[in-house]
Amino acid sequence: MVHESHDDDTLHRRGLMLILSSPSGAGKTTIARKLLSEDSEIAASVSVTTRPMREGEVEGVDYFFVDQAEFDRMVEANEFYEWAVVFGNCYGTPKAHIRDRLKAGGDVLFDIDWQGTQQLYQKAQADVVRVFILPPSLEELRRRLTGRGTDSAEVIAARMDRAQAEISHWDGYDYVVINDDVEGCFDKVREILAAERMKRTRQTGLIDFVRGLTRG
Ligand SMILES: Nc1ncnc2c1ncn2[C@@H]1O[C@H](COP(=O)(O)OP(=O)(O)OP(=O)(O)O)[C@@H](O)[C@H]1O
Ligand SMILES: Nc1nc2c(ncn2[C@@H]2O[C@H](COP(=O)(O)O)[C@@H](O)[C@H]2O)c(=O)[nH]1
Repeated sequence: MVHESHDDDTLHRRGLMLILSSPSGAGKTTIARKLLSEDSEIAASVSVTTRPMREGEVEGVDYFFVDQAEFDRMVEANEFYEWAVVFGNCYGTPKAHIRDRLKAGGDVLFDIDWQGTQQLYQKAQADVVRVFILPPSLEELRRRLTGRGTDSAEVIAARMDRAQAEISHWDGYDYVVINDDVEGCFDKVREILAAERMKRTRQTGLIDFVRGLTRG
């Protein structure tokens, strides 16, 4: 539940920004969807992209799909927290809704690459939790990209070519989880989220609560 007010409960906390990144095909979208369906306290940041829509994707759920002119307009109008070019397409995190949700104590989940992670971290360090998902091997990564059946052989080759460069950014993350099996990986991400939610610095009303306990 997202808390709308701080009047009725001393132990509310600020929302956090959970970033999931990985080389393409390692499984972050799979983990993200599972988390969103099982945890009502976290909502997705829906990115804007110039990439063509894949079969099965839904406008406003997976992405907001726009043309290059509209993306450029949004950049000019400062409507993104961060944006980057990934695999030749533009992707950006729109500001709309995110700030309000965090203020109300709701968490936000970001499926973005390492460039976006660095930009968000520079803007909101204390609120950001960075998780990097690795495939168990490069062979398995190729199998997943092929098995997904959404990309041409050319696109898959480009994603495989870029995988090692992306993996080289692993040390820019707070946590690294190997996605060997979906359930095991999901459990680890959920445990990270549970612990991060309990951090002393996120519990905005804790200082008053402790004062109450120690008074007199
Ligand atoms: N642990 C796993 N074992 C086997 N297959 C998996 C596992 N995790 C995900 N997959 C499958 O691998 C494929 C790629 O997963 P997914 O689309 O979640 O990757 P992604 O990291 O979000 O990729 P992209 O960055 O391109 O969006 C999907 O078909 C998914 O079902
Ligand atoms: N910096 C950003 N990266 C983003 C954003 N939205 C998605 N992404 C990353 O792009 C690649 C490719 O995604 P795909 O859906 O086309 O396969 C992947 O690494 C995403 O994490 C964003 O807003 N900013």
